[in-house]
Amino acid sequence: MNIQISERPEQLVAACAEHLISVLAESIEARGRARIALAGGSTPKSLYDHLASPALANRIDWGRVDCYFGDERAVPQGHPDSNFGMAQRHLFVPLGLPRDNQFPMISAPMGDLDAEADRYQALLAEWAEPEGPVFDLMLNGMGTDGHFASLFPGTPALTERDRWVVVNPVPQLSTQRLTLTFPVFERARHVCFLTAGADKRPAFQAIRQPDSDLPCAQLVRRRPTDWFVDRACTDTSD
Ligand SMILES: O=C1O[C@H](COP(=O)(O)O)[C@@H](O)[C@H](O)[C@H]1O
Repeated sequence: MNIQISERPEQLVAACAEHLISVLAESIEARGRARIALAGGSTPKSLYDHLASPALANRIDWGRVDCYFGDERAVPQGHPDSNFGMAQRHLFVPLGLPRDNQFPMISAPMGDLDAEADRYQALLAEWAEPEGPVFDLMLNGMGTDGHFASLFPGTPALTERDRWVVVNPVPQLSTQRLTLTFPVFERARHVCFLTAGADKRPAFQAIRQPDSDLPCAQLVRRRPTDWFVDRACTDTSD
């Protein structure tokens, strides 16, 4: 677990953006294209705004970046809660990212959730290795309950080993979500987390305990992860 602590929100976003640009540039250099799985929620908005700003937008050839999603809410693309909708407003439209480079989990119009999961699984299978898809970078947030993507504590998707995309019932939110599964996060070339705020501090402490079974803790024990966190999220011993 590689942790980079920033004192101020702008520094946090800048540090994560530099990491993302460097990983994507390296992937384009090595393989001609890069594949990223984006996160939703509130935290990445300012990261997306920063990446699309005139100062950074031309640092990489976004025409060679394919943007997928790590999870999605069970809402149409135009809904305010849609992870795709947020990325579209804050990253894709400002960058002028070609539609062919955008891979939303929910189609327009929205289909049945199981069918959407099957469609996304098939989309990944178009370029996956036999053992599964290998993303160059998977960007995540961490919820106050230690979830990432839509892998929430105690939910069935946590133990999924066969499928790469599932519909995950989330009883604590009285909803269902689409999410990529652990095998995909385990195989990615790079996995990073952008986490900010004092409300995330208890979870950030908890996931570093050796006996924690929170979803983020499970991933951290299985593979290297890069964490971009602010001072408010860390404790004084960090
Ligand atoms: O529900 C979600 O939450 C996580 C964490 O979001 P944050 O705004 O608290 O950082 C996010 O990564 C995920 O994509 C989203 O659907």
